[in-house]
Amino acid sequence: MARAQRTKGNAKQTKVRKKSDGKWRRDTEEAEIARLELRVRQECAERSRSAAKEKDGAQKGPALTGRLFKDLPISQRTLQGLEASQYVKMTEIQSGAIPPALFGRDILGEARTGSGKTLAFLVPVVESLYRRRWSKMDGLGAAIVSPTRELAYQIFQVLSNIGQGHELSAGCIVGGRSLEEEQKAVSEMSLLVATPGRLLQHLDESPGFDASNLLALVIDEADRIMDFGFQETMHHILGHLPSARQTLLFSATLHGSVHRLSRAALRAPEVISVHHDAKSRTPDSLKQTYMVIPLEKKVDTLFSFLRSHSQKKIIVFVSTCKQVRFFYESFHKLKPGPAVMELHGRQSLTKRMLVFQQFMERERAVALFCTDIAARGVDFPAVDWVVQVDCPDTVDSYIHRVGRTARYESAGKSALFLLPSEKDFAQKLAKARVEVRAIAPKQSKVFSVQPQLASLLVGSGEIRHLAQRAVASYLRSVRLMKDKDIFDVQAVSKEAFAESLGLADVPELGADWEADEDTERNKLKKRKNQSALQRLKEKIRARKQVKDQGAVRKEEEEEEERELRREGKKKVGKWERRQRRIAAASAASRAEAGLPDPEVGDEEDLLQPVAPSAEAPLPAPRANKKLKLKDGKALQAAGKHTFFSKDGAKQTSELAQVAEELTEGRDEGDRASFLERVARDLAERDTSDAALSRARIYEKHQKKRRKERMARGVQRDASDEEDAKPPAGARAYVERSPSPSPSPRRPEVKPLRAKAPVKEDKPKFLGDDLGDLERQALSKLGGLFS
Ligand SMILES: Nc1ncnc2c1ncn2[C@@H]1O[C@H](COP(=O)(O)OP(=O)(O)OP(=O)(O)O)[C@@H](O)[C@H]1O
Repeated sequence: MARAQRTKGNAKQTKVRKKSDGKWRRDTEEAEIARLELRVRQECAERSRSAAKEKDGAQKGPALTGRLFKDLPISQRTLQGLEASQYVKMTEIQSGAIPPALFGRDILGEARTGSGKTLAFLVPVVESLYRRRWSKMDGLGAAIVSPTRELAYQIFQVLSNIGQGHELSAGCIVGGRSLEEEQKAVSEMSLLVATPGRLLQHLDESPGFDASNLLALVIDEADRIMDFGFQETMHHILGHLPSARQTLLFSATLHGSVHRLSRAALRAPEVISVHHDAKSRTPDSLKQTYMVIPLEKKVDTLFSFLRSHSQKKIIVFVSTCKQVRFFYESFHKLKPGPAVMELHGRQSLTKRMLVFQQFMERERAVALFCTDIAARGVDFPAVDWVVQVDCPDTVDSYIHRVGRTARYESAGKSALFLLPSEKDFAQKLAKARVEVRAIAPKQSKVFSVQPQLASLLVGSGEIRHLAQRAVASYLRSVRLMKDKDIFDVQAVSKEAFAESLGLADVPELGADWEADEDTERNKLKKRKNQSALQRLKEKIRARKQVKDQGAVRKEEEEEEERELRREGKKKVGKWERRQRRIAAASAASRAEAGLPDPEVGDEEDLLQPVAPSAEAPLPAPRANKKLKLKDGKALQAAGKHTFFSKDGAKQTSELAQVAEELTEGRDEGDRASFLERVARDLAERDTSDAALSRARIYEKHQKKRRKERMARGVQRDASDEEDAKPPAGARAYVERSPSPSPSPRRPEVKPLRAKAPVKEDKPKFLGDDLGDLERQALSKLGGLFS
């Protein structure tokens, strides 16, 4: 009994202590926030600080300044996270961008690869949420958009490190996982790192996901986002977000389309351009070289290079994923020296993450064959060499590829293989302030791997097939390059190239290839006789054509069909072709989607220079329209109403697909009655379900919050008023005085933690009988008819 009383007494004491600890912590936090607010106003208000140019002489790192993170008006929690990750001094972009970003200004940041842009946006974003005492009840507070899954994952890792002391719920959402699983979790997140397609998918489809209070949006690698064809997606995302937000846009290169995005997304931004007046656009510690090598000698040169650098950590870029597959499989067998790995967009998300992690962890003696999927933002440690076996499509792509080495304080080297017809690319680099030195391989050291390849191909039908596809896909990639001053498919000797890969003959390229080649030849002849003005006009016309993508799309479809025929597969159906066309419309969506169905999409197309025309204005933000039916016909069902499937790939309206599937081999009467039924039901329930549900959940959160506060006897203060109103912008927030009122109790929060990638579901196909078909169609339409 006495013991029981003592226990009871202890429990009471613990409770009191916990309560007083909590109060003490809250008071300390309140006081810290008040101090930080004051300091931010005093120290960060000054405009146009621009990036700190002063370098710390003691540091060998080119990008470090003498400014310390601990001198910034940032919280102890963030400081501890930074220190734990060994971040003490700021780089130039950090010292330039963090203070105005802390103040709440929009930022347009440009700095070289590997210069520390990630922290330049993570620190202010985390601080902004902390100073606002953001909780999961407030909805989404900040979103960081990144072009690729790998980069999103990497940003999330840095966030987890520097944010370890904060009680913030944060998540990383990328395509290729089950949407349903994510839906519940995202509605409780305060901070999300996401790829654009996936973020839009949640904004469109997740009822509890509330971004109407968003404080800050970060667009990282903005140029890549635009190059991937995400501009429309970005514009729709912007349409979902409150305009009174802070936006931070970062890129290693700022070109035309990024400026268009920045005009749409930023308000009076602070432009922090660290290296734009530097002698070189690439890091000083990067030694860059190029070699002019005939196509048929590339494989030998690469093999010899790997043999002579067998202990190095190397990234090898090629144009297409079929080339990656070929190089990986053949070099895996021929063993040039370093271990070989492959990374490309046709791998599943799980596989990609695994390779990504393994290559990160390897310190030396490894060569990663990859497409441009690994070209931007990815921070592999200690890469010694970047080898570009195929010429990149643009100077910007070149800069991003070589930026995978010589990161932060480390040195690195790069080698670019140019065909004799591509020699002018070196001049383009020079004009763009990229210093590349010409070198040549010592012929005596070049090992001819062709005989080994030939015998390998004789023994392995699979590798022979890969070699054939590699030849075809490379030639196709050269033909589709926009810069015709550099890329000339006519100058390529197909026979010699095929032979160099160990093939006896040039693989079948299709009947239309010859016809297209004739056209190409004529075009080239014409170009030679043209004036500069005429050439410019041609260029503009060509760009417009690329924008239409019609020709490219047709070619891709035909090539895909030819390939299927060669492989003895049946002719693809209309629905499937349509899916491919839609998937091809956004190379980026595919990169994000993980391509669970190997027949849908082709990663190499993702890497084609399909950047939209520089003149094209951004489309107007989309209103959240619902798909409607009239007289049994789906309005806007021709692919205009776009949303995303489970695997993240863009799809047309599912109703349109269902209707289309029904037209194939279905009785007219059945179809008409089915559509009528669908029309009737939709007409009955034609309300904005998602919006309503979102509003309901938002209201529920607000109610719960108010209740909590009432229960604690907290008076309705200014911040409660704000809750009821549309969200205040970050700028307004940092400029107002800190509230003297006691803060509300912090609700239960999740620690920063990444969600493990989940294997995507297999696509489901419609059943055979109409009942089955209807049931599935109805469930596809969001359970409206249950
Ligand atoms: N202040 C710092 N102190 C020490 N290391 C830093 C600092 N800032 C960044 N780094 C390190 O420098 C490397 C490059 O940083 P980060 O990935 O942010 O560069 P980036 O500018 O985003 O590059 P990219 O344009 O290629 O994406 C990372 O390994 C990071 O940990």
